[in-house]
Amino acid sequence: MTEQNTEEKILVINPGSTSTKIAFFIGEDKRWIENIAHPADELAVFPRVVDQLDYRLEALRRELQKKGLRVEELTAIAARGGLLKPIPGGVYAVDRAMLEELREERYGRHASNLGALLAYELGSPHNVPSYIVDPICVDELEPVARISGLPQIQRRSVFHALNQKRQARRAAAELGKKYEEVNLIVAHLGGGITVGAHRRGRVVDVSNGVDGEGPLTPERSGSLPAAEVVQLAFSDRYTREELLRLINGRGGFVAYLGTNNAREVEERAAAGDTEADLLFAALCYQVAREIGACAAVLSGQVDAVVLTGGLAYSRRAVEEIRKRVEFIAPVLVYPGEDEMAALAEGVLRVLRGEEAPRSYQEEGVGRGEKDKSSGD
Ligand SMILES: Nc1ncnc2c1ncn2[C@@H]1O[C@H](COP(=O)(O)OP(=O)(O)O)[C@@H](O)[C@H]1O
Ligand SMILES: CCCC(=O)OP(=O)(O)O
Repeated sequence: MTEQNTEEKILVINPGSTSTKIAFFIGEDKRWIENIAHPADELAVFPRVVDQLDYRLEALRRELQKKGLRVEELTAIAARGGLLKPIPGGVYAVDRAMLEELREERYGRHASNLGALLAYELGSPHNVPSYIVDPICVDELEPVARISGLPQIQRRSVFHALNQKRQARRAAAELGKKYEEVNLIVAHLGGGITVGAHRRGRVVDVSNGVDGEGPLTPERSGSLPAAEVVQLAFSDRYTREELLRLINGRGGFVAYLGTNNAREVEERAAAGDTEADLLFAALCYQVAREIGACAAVLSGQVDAVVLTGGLAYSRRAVEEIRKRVEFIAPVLVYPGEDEMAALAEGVLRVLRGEEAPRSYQEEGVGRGEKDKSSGD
């Protein structure tokens, strides 16, 4: 066993679409967490997500000053990683190639793209190293999973890698095994939903959470009949941006019911709203169907099905999914997510020599396509 240094001081930065969460850890101990809100009218002036960098940086610096935390005291900064070239899971040192690609939004637009940029701007003047951990572009797909059905379109892996891998490690530990020794199906059920087939530590297939795949979600359409989408695209009813926004941001519950709050939908259903009831049931049905698909990917050799994310707090959602999938494997429920702890833990593994940091620049040639347009 390596002797553990409990004095590592880690700042965690997790940018979301309307806020930037920051937390300070000493070792595994979370000393504080803050949610810096970014009101919609303040964000509205920035044409692209990356244009928010200086604005968010200033807000972050103000918060650190309030907390009396000086950057030069830090051992490292851990940031949520965004849309980059497809790379295996792990902890990546922030490097020049990564920063350049994020600045030009080369692989798409998502708030998490700001994580590495913010960390670098804060840390580099003080020689504090920055890392990203299991970014949303983690891609461990097998070749067969990349095929879409049209050579012009390649499937790519974009999912809640950070939370899925953390909860998968937790499930493996509960089963008395290592992550690399088990097969798991993990469903992250939040504002976005992704369902992944984890084969011995690698996510060999997953429903892409931003390009319109998988189940409908509180605010995303999930997969749609392609020919109907083409009809909509050429109907003159929507601009390109509006249509992309329908798929990612204004789809799912938002499109049918005008809210992305699943708790509210569940309450409306319980109060007799039949449309809310049908939509809630449809979300659970589609998640179960995706879990079934992952069971086939894993040839039925599944040690557990894991339900996580905000919707895993809902008893109705858990029971509706469970009744359809418990024939596959035991269902483990880990509601919510703790991305801040997952980020800190990843960087601690590297600082303690338990895991080697990966180099983004040296990671193989990107297999993804350029200029993927996602919502944010
Ligand atoms: N107890 C609950 N019952 C039903 N839905 C819930 C509950 N708690 C959170 N949710 C829903 O989970 C979704 C948010 O998921 P979460 O993983 O917290 O966020 P995000 O994906 O935005 O990071 C929201 O639709 C929210 O209403
Ligand atoms: C599926 C990729 C990551 C993502 O969409 O995260 P959020 O659901 O938190 O926006």
